[in-house]
Amino acid sequence: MNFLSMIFDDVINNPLPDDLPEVLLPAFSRLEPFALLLKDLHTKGWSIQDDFFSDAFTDKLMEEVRGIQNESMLQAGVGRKQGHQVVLDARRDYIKWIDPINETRKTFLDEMEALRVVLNRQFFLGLFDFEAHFARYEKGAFYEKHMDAFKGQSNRILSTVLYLNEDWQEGDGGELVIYDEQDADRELGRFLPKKGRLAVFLSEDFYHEVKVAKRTRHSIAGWFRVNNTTAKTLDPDQ
Ligand SMILES: O=C(O)CCC(=O)C(=O)O
Ligand SMILES: [Fe+2]
Repeated sequence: MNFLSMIFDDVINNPLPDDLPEVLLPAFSRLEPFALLLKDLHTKGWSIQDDFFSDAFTDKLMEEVRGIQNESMLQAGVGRKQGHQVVLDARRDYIKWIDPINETRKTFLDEMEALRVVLNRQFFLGLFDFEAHFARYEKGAFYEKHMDAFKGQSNRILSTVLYLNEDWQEGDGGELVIYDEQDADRELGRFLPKKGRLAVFLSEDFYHEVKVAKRTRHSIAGWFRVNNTTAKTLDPDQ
């Protein structure tokens, strides 16, 4: 039983009205992946959807990340800003946080914002914001099995990964592996980082890993977060 299905058992018995997502998300070209995403999140806590964004838009995002040199990206470390350290045995990608500095990046953030609103309406998650970065895995790079958030220690609720790679083949490696929330040794599936594919999963529930990429692999990893700000501590971003 995942978090969503435990709390919102009744949603499953009330199928989505067909017109709801289109009304709320005019920019998402197709209804099907969107409706399936909501259904999967409710029943399983994770989902993989192809063609979530149009090819044309995904191409634009790819152009953005392609234009960024490794030198102006961060070599990703494990952990947040405090105690940030680069642990090369665990992770070897380059990242660049996404700000709305141009039309393409702004549109992406706006779309995910629209998704946040729908997720809150559908699941009452109280998601407060969305943060995301481009990621580049050069040939040989990987990210060992990990969890994006630990219960009660993070404000990351839902993880998202949008893949940008044209013509990614079986032999190119770089699969996302998702593990069973009950049995972290059991694989639920392996997914190639194909252009337009979106992976979404509950950040505190699913171990996952990125297998060694045999060619350069580009993606956008993002997190819907709750706001844990209290009177004593200001919630740090990123
Ligand atoms: O790129 C992927 O498939 C997953 C990346 C990931 O797990 C992360 O950035 O936390
Ligand atoms: Fe992750």
